[in-house]
Amino acid sequence: MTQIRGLGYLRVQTRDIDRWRELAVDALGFAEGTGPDPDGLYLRMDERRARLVVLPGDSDRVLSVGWEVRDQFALAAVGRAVEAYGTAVQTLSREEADDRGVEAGVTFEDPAGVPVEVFFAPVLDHSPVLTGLGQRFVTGGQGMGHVVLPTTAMDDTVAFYTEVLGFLPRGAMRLGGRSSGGPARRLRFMGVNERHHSLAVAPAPHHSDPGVVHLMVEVDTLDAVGRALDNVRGAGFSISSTLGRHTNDKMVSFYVRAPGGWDIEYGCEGMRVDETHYTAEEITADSYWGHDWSGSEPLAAFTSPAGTDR
Ligand SMILES: Cc1ccc(O)c(O)c1CC[C@@H]1C(=O)CC[C@]2(C)C(=O)CC[C@@H]12
Ligand SMILES: [Fe+2]
Repeated sequence: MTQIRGLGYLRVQTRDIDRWRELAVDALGFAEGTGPDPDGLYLRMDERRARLVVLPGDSDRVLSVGWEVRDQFALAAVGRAVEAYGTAVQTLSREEADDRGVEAGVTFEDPAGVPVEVFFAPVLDHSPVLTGLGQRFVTGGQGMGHVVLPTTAMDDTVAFYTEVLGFLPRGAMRLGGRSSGGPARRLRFMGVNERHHSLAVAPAPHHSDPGVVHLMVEVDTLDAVGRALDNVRGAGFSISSTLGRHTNDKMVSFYVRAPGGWDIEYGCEGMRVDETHYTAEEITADSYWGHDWSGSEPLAAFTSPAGTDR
């Protein structure tokens, strides 16, 4: 049984914090909070102090993916499981925990080299969450949303999240058709709560920044998704995928390219999984309609450094 309750937070660094603010606050309607770094962007979605933290840096990359557990006992159990697997686990220092607004946490690398943090007891900010589109973000028991991570070690990464951290398989999608030869490559979805997937992992030919494919956040109305889409287009952001409805989590979403070469997926109407009846399925199309990726700027992890891939 998994100890992980949901995606808690995502911390990234960027060379262009001003453009990030234009995207997240002005266009997507995240509420801006404050945090320890006066130059950082602390984005609120709910009563948490911050869910998405964007810090100034000299490159664009993921700093940590934060997974939430119930309490100190669950945190200790996760730490033991990861160490038993042979992965070094470090406890967040007092200062690091304060920085993240959590009581305590641990950190380790997943097999793809992504910095993972597991924490409990986030610090709340009880002031009203003044979102820019009047929307509510769907969080609570479903966590912050989902992340898709690229990995050059697909089997190890899936084994780590499922067998060590206890994520539940929530289906897959074959990539590249049958022509590629060798074993089928699949995008694999995993969940820890009613949200269909809190994590997906995608096979990538090589390791590179930013180390994340996309972050999905869910809002409560289609109108908010539509307004966000108008806003990002008006502000000159690149639309990686048009609006569409996914076949697995039933979400209606679009994808916008964030500074740093990864996407924010912004959607609504995601389904809720009832584990009493759920079985993992393989989808054969990413969407019922829409989700035209043809205008997408390439992601570094899926193109060779020489630009010779596909
Ligand atoms: C297939 C799917 C279902 C639900 C999701 O939330 C979701 O993000 C996806 C995958 C979207 C996926 C992607 O993010 C990177 C580029 C991908 C692999 C494609 O080329 C098609 C599907 C795309
Ligand atoms: Fe997604």
